Order: sequence, then C-alpha cells, then structure tokens
Amino acid sequence: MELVSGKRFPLDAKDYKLYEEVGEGVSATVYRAICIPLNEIVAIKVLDLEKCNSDLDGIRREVQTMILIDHPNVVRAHCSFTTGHNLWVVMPYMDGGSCLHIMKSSYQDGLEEPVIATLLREVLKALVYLHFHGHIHRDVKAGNILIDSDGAVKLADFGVSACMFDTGDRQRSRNTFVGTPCWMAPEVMQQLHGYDFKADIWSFGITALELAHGHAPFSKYPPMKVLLMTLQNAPPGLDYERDKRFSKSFKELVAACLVKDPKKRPTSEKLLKHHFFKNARNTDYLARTILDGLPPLGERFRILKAKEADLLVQNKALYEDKDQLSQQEYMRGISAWNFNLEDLKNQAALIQDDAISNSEDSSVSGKQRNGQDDAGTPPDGVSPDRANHSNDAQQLEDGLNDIHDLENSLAAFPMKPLQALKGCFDVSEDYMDAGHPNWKNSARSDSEHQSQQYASAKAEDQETGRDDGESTCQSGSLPPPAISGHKFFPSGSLVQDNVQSPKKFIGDGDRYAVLFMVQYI
Ligand SMILES: Nc1ncnc2c1ncn2[C@@H]1O[C@H](COP(=O)(O)OP(=O)(O)OP(=O)(O)O)[C@@H](O)[C@H]1O
Repeated sequence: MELVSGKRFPLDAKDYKLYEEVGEGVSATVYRAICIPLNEIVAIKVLDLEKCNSDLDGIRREVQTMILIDHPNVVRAHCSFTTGHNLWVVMPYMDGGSCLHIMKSSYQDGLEEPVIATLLREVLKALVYLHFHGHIHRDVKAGNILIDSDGAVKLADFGVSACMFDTGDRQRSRNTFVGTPCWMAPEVMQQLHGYDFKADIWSFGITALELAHGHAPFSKYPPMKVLLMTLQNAPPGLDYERDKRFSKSFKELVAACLVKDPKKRPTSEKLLKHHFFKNARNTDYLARTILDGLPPLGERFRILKAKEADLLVQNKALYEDKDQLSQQEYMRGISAWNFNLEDLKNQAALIQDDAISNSEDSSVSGKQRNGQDDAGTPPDGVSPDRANHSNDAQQLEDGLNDIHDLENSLAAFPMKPLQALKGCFDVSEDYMDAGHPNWKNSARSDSEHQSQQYASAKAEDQETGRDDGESTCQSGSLPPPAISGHKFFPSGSLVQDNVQSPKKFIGDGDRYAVLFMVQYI
C-alpha cells in the first residue's frame, strides 16, 4: 500500500495492464502499465527469476528496502509480487525516463552545466539519505537517474536486477561476474579491504563526467581494459580542451570525487555544500529545458532500440570483437557485462601498452597524465614514472596481479542458480506494517544488527576522535546510519549475507558465479 497517498496497490498481476516497454536492464524489462483498480499509471519492472543465477534472499532484501525507502529523490516501490516465474516490482512511473536515454535521444555530447548541477544536486540528496541510513547504492549512473514530467529527479535501481543470467553453459558461467566497470570505484574492483559508501562518491564523479560528455569515461573499451585503466591510470577529470565550457567549480567537484583513496573523497553531505551547486536551479527548469519537446518515453525507447538493432546488423562482422560488444552494451544503456576471468586474463595478456596509456581517454587531465592526483600526489600504487610509461612490462605484471586479486576476492561469493520461490517477494508497504512475521523480523534483525554496528562504530569513533561531520539527523524509516570504514558485504548490507539468512543458497561447488556487485539493496 502507498501509505503516503493512502492507496493500496494490489499484489495480483490481473490488476495491472502492461503497456509498452520503456526500459531494459541487464536482467529486467520495465513497462509502463496501469493499476486498474486505482486507475493509476505505474512502471513495472519484470524480472524473470528462472533466468537468474542469484541470491534470492538478497533480492528479497532489496525489494524490502525499496519499499521502506522514503525520500523524494529515491524511487520507492509501491509493492512487489511474483507471477509465474517473474518478479514484478511496481513503482511510480517516471515519464521523462532516465538521463541516459534523454542524452541518447537529444544530447549526445552531454548536457549544459546548470542542468548537470540541478540533476547532481538531486542525486546527492538521495545519496545523503541513503548513506545516512547505512546503505550504499552501488549503481549510481545516468541510466539510474530518472526524471518525471515535472522535472523531479529520483535515483532508481536498488539491485532488484542484481542477478546473473543463466547462459546454460556451466563451464562459461563459472568465474563469471557482472558489474558496471565504467562507474565502479577502484576499491570495489579490488575488494581487498571491503568498501563503504565512498564507492558511491566515485560513481557520482563518473556520472558527472557522463552527464558532461554524453558517455562515461572509458566507455568505449572492453571491460578488462576499463578495469585496468581504472586501477592503474590516474583518475579521469574535466581538464581537457573540450571541457573549457565548464566552470572551475565543476572541475573541482569532479576532481574531489575521483580520488583513488576513498578516505580522501568527501562525504555526500559535504559534497552537497560544494559551491558548484550554486549553479543548480529549481527542478522545473529541467522540465522546461531537457524534457521540452521530447517524444513520449515509450516512443523514444522504441526508436533507440531500433537504432541499436540496426547497428547490430551493420556491425555483425565486427560484433565478435570485444570493443564492439562493450560499446554495444553501453549503447543499450546496459550497465553490466558478463565476463569470464579466463577471457579477462587472455585480454590482459594481449594488452601491451594501449590499455594502460592515460592518453587514450581524453577525460584524463594533463596534470593527471603526469601521475598526479588532485592532491598533488601520485595515484595509488602508480609512481609518476609508471603513469607515463604505458608499455612498461611491470604494468602488465601488475595488471595480471590485479586480476589475480580480483579472482581471489570474487571467489569468496558463491552463488547458486535461482529457483523461483512463490510468495517470497509478495510484499507491499501495508504488508510490512501489518507485521508479517518473516518480513518484520527480517527487517528488524537487519536494523538491530546495523544498530549494533553503529553503536560500536560510534564508540570507536569517539575513541579515535574521528568526526567526518556526517552525524546530522534525518527523518526516515530506515535503520541507523552505517559508519565510514565499515565493511559492507555483497548485498550492500553491513551484515555478511551468508550469516544473515538461512534462505541463502550456497554450496553448489561447481558453479561459482561471482556477482561483481554494483547493484544495491
Ligand atoms: N520507474 C520508472 N519509470 C520509467 N522508466 C523506468 C523506471 N524504472 C526504470 N526505468 C527505465 O528502465 C531502465 C532499466 O531499468 P533498471 O535500471 O532498473 O533495470 P536493470 O536491469 O537494473 O538495469 P541495469 O542493471 O542496467 O541498471 C532504466 O534505465 C530506465 O530507463
């Protein structure tokens, strides 16, 4: 039930009528639809559970969180339920669509600065809320920033689609992982020491570049290159010739986010006070500018899909090529690639110098090309010398070591093919409130565990005298905030997934699929 408006959204597919497709992700298709009893247009994300290798409990928690969320800049699910082997998540319909689709339709070279400032400020408000409540979004990108016809901006996609397609090929799916390499923070790629909400700040910086240029840095490269470039290159920035049109404050904002050491990145709260946001306008400005004159979302989506299909035919011969494949996926607005560690190693072995050369991507600043980050220090693990010498054999070796590290860390996340559990996802706001024992207990145990983590972290902070200025109180229904420096687990929770729930499927020894998670509760 939609508590705010007092509406009850039914948990039965026959109460909804699906209209046209308005979006497509890695594992889900999104439709415009009508809720017949309420006569209300909604968006329904349809996820085929039978096609997924995933963690049911993780998905369940994600849906649950999506329903608990209560912030004007975050897409909140009205309800979710299973129908046949599909999971349906019913959400408010955002008829402007995603920023990625808007850019693809009309702003291929990027948006104007006041538009970007307005969009990013709204996204940051969402991140302040999520981070305060102990959540990492893990998939901040233009494709997940939705706009409605009034210009309201909401961050979407809480990882309901964080599952991996079963290709049916057991050999290939072994060691496969799914991710969003272009937006992924270096520490998330490495997963050596865990990561925290600062990973979202990195993705936020990449999203800023995406909105400025119409595409994310490194988006033309295959996943392996993106991983290596992110780990080994200096961070991308806005200092290139083509970026002259942008203000100094915008460049500073991006540079502040894209620092390799997560501790040196500002918090979302601090970032919201950045002087760049003085350029931001009211959200109706977005409706008057970027949405004005756009065809309806369904039509835009259909046109983009047709273009993409054309391109596929044209590039058929080249399509086997990994670069093309990568680009194709990006064009589709799909953020994740399935890739195989053996392939990655082979690719890495072929990469001599080009993948590691900063000069390949024009988002990298001159200063950064000299191996300096914005604090004037060499980027982590890269000496100034190395940052400039792309064919250095040491770099190749380091790249392979990185892959080895990845392999080790990724192997820690066993998954079992998903089996549809009828009823597991049937949930709505009133369902939660009515005190359904499983959901309520589950929500409470998450919350309690996080409270404990919070309390001990707080004590630790007091001991060390650390204060990063994040303790402003906010209203909301989610658990207490998590603290920087605390390890998050693949679901984005503070609680280790396989400890938390007896329902988690683990132990299919020959089928270790690794979800390089970017999606989030
Ligand atoms: N509530 C909504 N209203 C309108 N369009 C939506 C809505 N939710 C999603 N979409 C559209 O559908 C697309 C795919 O949705 P979503 O990102 O949630 O799927 P996904 O499988 O998680 O994709 P990915 O993993 O690539 O992020 C979005 O990029 C957006 O264009």
